[in-house]
Amino acid sequence: MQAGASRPAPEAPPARGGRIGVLLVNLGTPDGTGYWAIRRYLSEFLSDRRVIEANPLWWQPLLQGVILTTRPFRTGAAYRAIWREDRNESPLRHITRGQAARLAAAWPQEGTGVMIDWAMRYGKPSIAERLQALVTRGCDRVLLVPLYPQYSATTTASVNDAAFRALQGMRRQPALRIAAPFADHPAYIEAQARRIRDTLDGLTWTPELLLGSFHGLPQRYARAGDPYPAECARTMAALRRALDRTVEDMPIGFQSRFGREPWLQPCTAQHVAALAARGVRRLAVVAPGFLADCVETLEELGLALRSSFLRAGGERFCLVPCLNDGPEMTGLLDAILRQELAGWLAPARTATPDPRAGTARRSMQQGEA
Ligand SMILES: C=CC1=C(C)c2cc3[nH]c(cc4nc(cc5[nH]c(cc1n2)c(C)c5CCC(=O)O)C(CCC(=O)O)=C4C)c(C)c3C=C
Ligand SMILES: [Fe+2]
Ligand SMILES: [Fe+2]
Repeated sequence: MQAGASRPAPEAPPARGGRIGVLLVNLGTPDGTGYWAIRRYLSEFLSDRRVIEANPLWWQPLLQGVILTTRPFRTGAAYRAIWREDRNESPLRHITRGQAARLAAAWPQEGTGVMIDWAMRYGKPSIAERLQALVTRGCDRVLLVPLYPQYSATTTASVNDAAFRALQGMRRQPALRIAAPFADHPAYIEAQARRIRDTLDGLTWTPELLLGSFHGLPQRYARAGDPYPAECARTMAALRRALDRTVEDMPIGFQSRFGREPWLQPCTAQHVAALAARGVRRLAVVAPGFLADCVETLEELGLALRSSFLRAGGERFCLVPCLNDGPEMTGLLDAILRQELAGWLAPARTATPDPRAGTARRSMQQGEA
């Protein structure tokens, strides 16, 4: 080329599509109920330093030795008790997929290019895999929605860490937003309150008490600043207001102690034993911290707690189902999306919270390449 002749500009990189991705993330779950599937899942979960705040020099030998040799038998039995063989996957994964599908069907997407996807913090599908899939499909903006109403470093922060680790490997990263926790968000409280009312209205008996049970945490984490217990208390206070109940007829409990150190109190199982000893005969339990039924709700509350209450003299027991993939959950996710996507969507898209308004669909579900 002669001096002075103008060079053609280097070809501009192809446009990325400018789409918005939404990634719903829940905790994670094993691929099966056999020893090795459970062991792999527990190993990943309990190696997360957000979950187990201990020096790996002593924790890893203990975990890989005694704990992962014995715990998978107990955990596997719990998963087997709730596993639906016809689905060949855990309830948590099945329901999370359904939540994403319902949201994609309800979200008014014509022209917005919003793609809804889902992932698991531990196990499959991983956050890294689904984030990459959204980017590959043209998403240059992604909203991450940890499916935990109450913030905890053990859950919410762990999801966020995994998302940022996935971004570390990308040359061209999408912009990332993280949905705020929603412990007393009106849409969440209204959805839970409606679920509770509908369930209790369907009973032929009236519970004397409605216990709200949350997953527990070592007290040490709360002392170090994890706001989780305060977030659970805010949820309970808002639910009591919505249901016109008191601390006495709607107490709180924490389930699922792991290890020897003290966990949050009161412990759900001990509290229920004390209620039965006190003469309570008709009990309902709700688990507002879980947005999808899982081994914690179906087995620990629905099977184990139920039978210990009945053995201790209780006569009636009801577990309120989680929001799962019902219309209340779709409405809640819709409200979260409208709030968190503000500024990324045209204002009209974020104004009217009507989850059933959508017709045209431009969403991506897993498997749709
Ligand atoms: C130190 C251990 C654990 C902490 C801290 C912890 C916090 C925590 N977990 C959830 C939600 C879920 N946990 C689930 C299962 C589960 N949790 C632990 C341990 C800790 N959790 C274990 C070992 C297990 C596996 C089952 C068992 O062996 O007992 C689940 C269910 C997943 C499923 O597939 O069904 C959920 C959901 C929260 C919200 C939380 C802290 C706030
Ligand atoms: Fe847990
Ligand atoms: Fe548990």
